[in-house]
Amino acid sequence: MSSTCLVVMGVSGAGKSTVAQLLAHHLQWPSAEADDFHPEANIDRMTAGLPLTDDDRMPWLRSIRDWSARHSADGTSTIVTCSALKRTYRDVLRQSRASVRFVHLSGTAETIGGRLTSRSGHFMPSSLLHSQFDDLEPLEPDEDGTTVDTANPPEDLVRQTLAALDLNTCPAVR
Ligand SMILES: Nc1ncnc2c1ncn2[C@@H]1O[C@H](COP(=O)(O)OP(=O)(O)OP(=O)(O)O)[C@@H](O)[C@H]1O
Ligand SMILES: O=C(O)[C@H](O)[C@@H](O)[C@H](O)[C@H](O)CO
Repeated sequence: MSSTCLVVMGVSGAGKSTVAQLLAHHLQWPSAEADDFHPEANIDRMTAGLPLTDDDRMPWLRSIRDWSARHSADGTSTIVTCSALKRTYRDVLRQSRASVRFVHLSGTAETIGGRLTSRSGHFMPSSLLHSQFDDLEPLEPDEDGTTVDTANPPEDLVRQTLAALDLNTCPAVR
């Protein structure tokens, strides 16, 4: 049975959790937050204002990949938020047995920075946003996915994503 893993990607504060929650509701697919897969050391590092390195991120990406692969084993499609900033990171996620597709929530540092500054109760400091943009490698034409402008309201982003990825016809969509 074929299954999909839809990865909602983008820099910190791009709106991944907000949009993924709505997508999961529409598609009725199990969802996960990439932040829940970070080892404590990664959270401590970011809380201290230090960007993660490739070495910090690789085991984390593999555990997200394994989560989607486990669901895929019985044909269950999934949604996961994950910054997935670099193509090599997306390559790790694509090693899942699911068909891995991406929606990139793209936006300017001004828009996203403003949201981070007014967000409270989250470990990620807004001072790390510039390092997230430094690492960001947008989806390339040969990667399965779509890019939407996060300046739009979340419900519009969901509609655009479902249409662009042809998921409106998915039997689970209500
Ligand atoms: N499309 C949107 N329009 C306006 N505000 C938004 C939109 N999407 C998210 N927000 C707000 O921006 C803030 C960041 O959103 P959210 O936590 O979903 O981002 P995130 O990408 O999951 O962040 P992180 O990677 O740091 O966990 C929240 O306060 C959220 O309410
Ligand atoms: O790749 C990364 O640097 C991390 O995934 C970060 O993006 C954070 O985990 C997240 O954005 C904080 O909420």
